[in-house]
Amino acid sequence: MNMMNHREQKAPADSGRVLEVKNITKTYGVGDNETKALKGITFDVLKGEFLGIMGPSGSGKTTLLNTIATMIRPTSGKVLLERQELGRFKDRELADYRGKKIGYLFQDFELLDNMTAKENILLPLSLHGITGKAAADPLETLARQLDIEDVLNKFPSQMSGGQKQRVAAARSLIGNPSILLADEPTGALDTKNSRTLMDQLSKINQTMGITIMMVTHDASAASYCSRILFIQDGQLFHELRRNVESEPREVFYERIITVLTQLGGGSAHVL
Ligand SMILES: Nc1ncnc2c1ncn2[C@@H]1O[C@H](COP(=O)(O)OP(=O)(O)OP(=O)(O)O)[C@@H](O)[C@H]1O
Repeated sequence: MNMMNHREQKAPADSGRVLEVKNITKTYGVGDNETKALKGITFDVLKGEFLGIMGPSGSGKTTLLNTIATMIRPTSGKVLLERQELGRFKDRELADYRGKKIGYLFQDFELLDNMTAKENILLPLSLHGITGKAAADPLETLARQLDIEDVLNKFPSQMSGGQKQRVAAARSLIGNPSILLADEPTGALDTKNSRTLMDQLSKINQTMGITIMMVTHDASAASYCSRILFIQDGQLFHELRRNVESEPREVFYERIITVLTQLGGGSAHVL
């Protein structure tokens, strides 16, 4: 069963496409060990969208996200970020481009233990030689938006899981990336901290216009999105769209659960 309506994937001709994913495939291994993780996936992401990626375990979600993050090279197909084809960059150029254009938020925070929250957040800027007011201003804004002003001088071992993830979110956003990629950002958080993080990311998406693409198993986290792509067995299976201004999150959540039931994956966490 494939519920995907291919006409739904097309972006309006005049829209600002941040990301274009064109027929990407990814095969791991060879012979008996071969796994076709992605079997030809095509979609666009528009500026300011909050896109969710859902699907059963092993369906290819992380492979898709990491291909876009340029951590994995696709077997075939193209990824364009702001109309630049990522596959054309040489390794060093690619690392530089990725550092400037892509923010990445991991499930398990990935903070450096020997640095304070502030030092962790500022690291992507200091690597590009950005210091002084140009660093202090976005730090202050993000610390306020993510409610981490009180922990800026603490080390990761002195912070709660929720605080660590909000610090990691600030670090992923400090360089004002073209797109924020998030892989199960609420996966290690309890319900209350998940909701806090999602409320904050959603506000940052709406007020700062940051484009977000988030892989999640959690229907509650996904209900903050403006669009969700469902993947099954390495292919697009279905798409849901939400008008964030007119459709309450609770109603969208029920629609997500209906698709997940058909897909046979995901978890219905407390809304
Ligand atoms: N490095 C790798 N080498 C070989 N096979 C891999 C590798 N990474 C992933 N796979 C396989 O590719 C398929 C897709 O994996 P992927 O991690 O993208 O799925 P996923 O949807 O993110 O799963 P989950 O929800 O469990 O994290 C799986 O069958 C997996 O076993």
